[in-house]
Amino acid sequence: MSEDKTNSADVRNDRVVTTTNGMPINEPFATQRVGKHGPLLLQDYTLIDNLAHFNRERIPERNPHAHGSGAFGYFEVTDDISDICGSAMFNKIGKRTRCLTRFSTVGGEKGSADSARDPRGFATKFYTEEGNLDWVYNNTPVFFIRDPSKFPHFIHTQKRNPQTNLKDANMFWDFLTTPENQVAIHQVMILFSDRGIPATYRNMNGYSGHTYKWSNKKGDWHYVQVHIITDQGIKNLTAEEATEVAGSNPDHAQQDLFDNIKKGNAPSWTVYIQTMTEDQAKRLPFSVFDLTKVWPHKDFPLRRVGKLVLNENPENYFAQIEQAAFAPSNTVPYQEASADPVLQARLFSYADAHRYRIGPNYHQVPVNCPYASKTFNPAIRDGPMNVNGNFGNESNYLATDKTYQYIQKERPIQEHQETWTGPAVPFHWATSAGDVDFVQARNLFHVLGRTRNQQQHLAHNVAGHVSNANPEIRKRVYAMFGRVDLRLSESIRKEAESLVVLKDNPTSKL
Ligand code: HEM
Repeated sequence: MSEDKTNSADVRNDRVVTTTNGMPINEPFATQRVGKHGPLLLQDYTLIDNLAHFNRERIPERNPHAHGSGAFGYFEVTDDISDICGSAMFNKIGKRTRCLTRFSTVGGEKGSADSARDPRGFATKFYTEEGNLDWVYNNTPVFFIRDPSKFPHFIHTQKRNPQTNLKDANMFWDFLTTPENQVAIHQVMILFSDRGIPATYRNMNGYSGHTYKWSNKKGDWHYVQVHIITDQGIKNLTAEEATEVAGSNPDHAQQDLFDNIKKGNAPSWTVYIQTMTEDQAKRLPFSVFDLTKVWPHKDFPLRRVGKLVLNENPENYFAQIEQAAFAPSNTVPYQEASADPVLQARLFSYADAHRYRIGPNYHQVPVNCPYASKTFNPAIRDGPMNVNGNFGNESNYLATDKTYQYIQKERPIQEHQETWTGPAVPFHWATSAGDVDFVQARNLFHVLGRTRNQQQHLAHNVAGHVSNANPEIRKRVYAMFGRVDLRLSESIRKEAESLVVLKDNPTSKL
C-alpha cells in the first residue's frame, strides 16, 4: 500500500498485522477460550476489536445520489476568461488544478443499478490555491423544481412506497402531474428522452443548471451557466438495453469508468460558459433564477474555458469517494451563487448533510481537505474526530489585537450589485398560469423531431413507466403531455393503455 495515497501516517509499511492500538497480532483467527472448546473470554481484545469495528463500518448513505463512482484528474485552462472571472484557477492558459469528480444516480440506494432512468450527478471538487471549489452539477441543464421546499417531497416520490416498500409509479406521476408541479415538464421530457439513460458516465455532459454570478478583478460581474461537454460523444441506452444491463452487469458504468482509466483511456470533457449581463436578464421572457429554463444558445453562445480530464482511479473507494463531501457552498473568490432559490437552499443543505453523514469535522477527511490552500480559522475547532492538531495553542477566538491576515482588501469591492427590496412574504413559485413553463419543453420536442425516432422513443419511454400507474393518474399524465404536444400525448396514451391491457390479461399476448 502506498503511504502518501492513503494519507495516513499511522499505516505500517512492514505489513505486520496489529490490533487498532498497534499491538502485533500473533494469530488472527485464534480466539481466547477456556480450554480448546470452552466459552470465549472477554479479555480477547483482538476479537472484540474486530467484531466491534465491523459493526461500525458503514456510514449513512447519501439520501439522494447514494449510488456513485468517482475518479481524480485535472482541470486545464485553454482560454482566457479574465474579463469574466478572476478566480486563480483560471489565471493562466495551461494552468492545471487537481480535481475529483463523482458521478451518481439520484433516487436509487447505494447498491442500485447504474442503468436507472434518472438524472446523473456530476460533482467536481477543484483543489485550488484559493480553497476547494465544488461544482455540484447534474447531466441535465434544468431541474424538476424551482421551489426548494419541494425537494424532500419530490425525492420521496422517487424512493420506496412507505407501505409496500416498492418504487411506485403512482407516487412519481401523482407528484409531477399535480398542476402546481407541472413546471417540471421540461426536465421530465429530458428524463424520458434517450438522454434519460446515459450509456456510461464518460458519454454524458454536465451542466450547472443554476445561474451563478462570476466577477472579474475590476469588480464587474456576469450571470454564468457552465456546460461540461463530453469529448467521448453522447451515447445512451434504450429502455430495453438498460433493463438488460441492470440484470447482467448492474455496475456497468462503474466498471466502464474504472477500466478505461486503468488502461490509460482517460475520459475528458470540454468546459464552456454562457454569460449574461444584468440588463440582458431583465429582458428574458423568464426569470434568470428559474432552474427549469435553459438559456438559448443563439442568444448566449458557449464560450470555451478549459478541459476536465479524469485520469486517476481512487486507491480506496470508501476513503476517497464514499467520504467525499461536495457542497455548492464550497466556492472560491470571484465565483458566487446567484439568488436562484434552489441554489440558495443548497448552500445550506449539503454541508448540513455532511455533518450528519460524516461528522462535523468532515472537512478534515483527506479527500475533503483544501490541501492546496490549507485552512486557518482557530475559532472553528474541537468536535468529534478532530485529527488535524486542532490549531494547537492558537487562541479560540479572533480579535483585532491579534496578527491575523485578511485578504479582502486585495479584492475589489463590487459596488454595482443587484438591489433587492420588498416585503417579507411567503411566495410559492408554482407552475405559472398560461403556457410559459411549457414553451421550452415544446421546443425540445421539436428538436427531438430532427433526429430519427427520438419523439417516438420519448413516447415509448413514458408509456412503459406510466402504464404502472392507476387510471386516474394516467389520465393526468396524458393531459400534461397534451400541453406540450397533442400527438405526443396521444402516442403515450395509445401505447400505455395497450400495455395496461397486456398486464391485465397476460395471455392476450399469446
Ligand atoms: C433544493 C434542492 C436540492 C437539495 C435540498 C439537494 C440536497 C442534496 C443532498 C442533501 C445531497 C446529499 C449530500 C451528501 O449526503 O453528501 C445531494 C446530493 C447531490 N445533489 Fe442535490 N439537492 C438539490 C438540488 C440539486 C440540483 C439542482 C443539482 C444539480 C444541478 C443537484 C446535484 C447533486 C449532486 C451531483 C449530488 C451528489 C454529490 C456527490 O456526488 O456526493 N442537487 N443533494
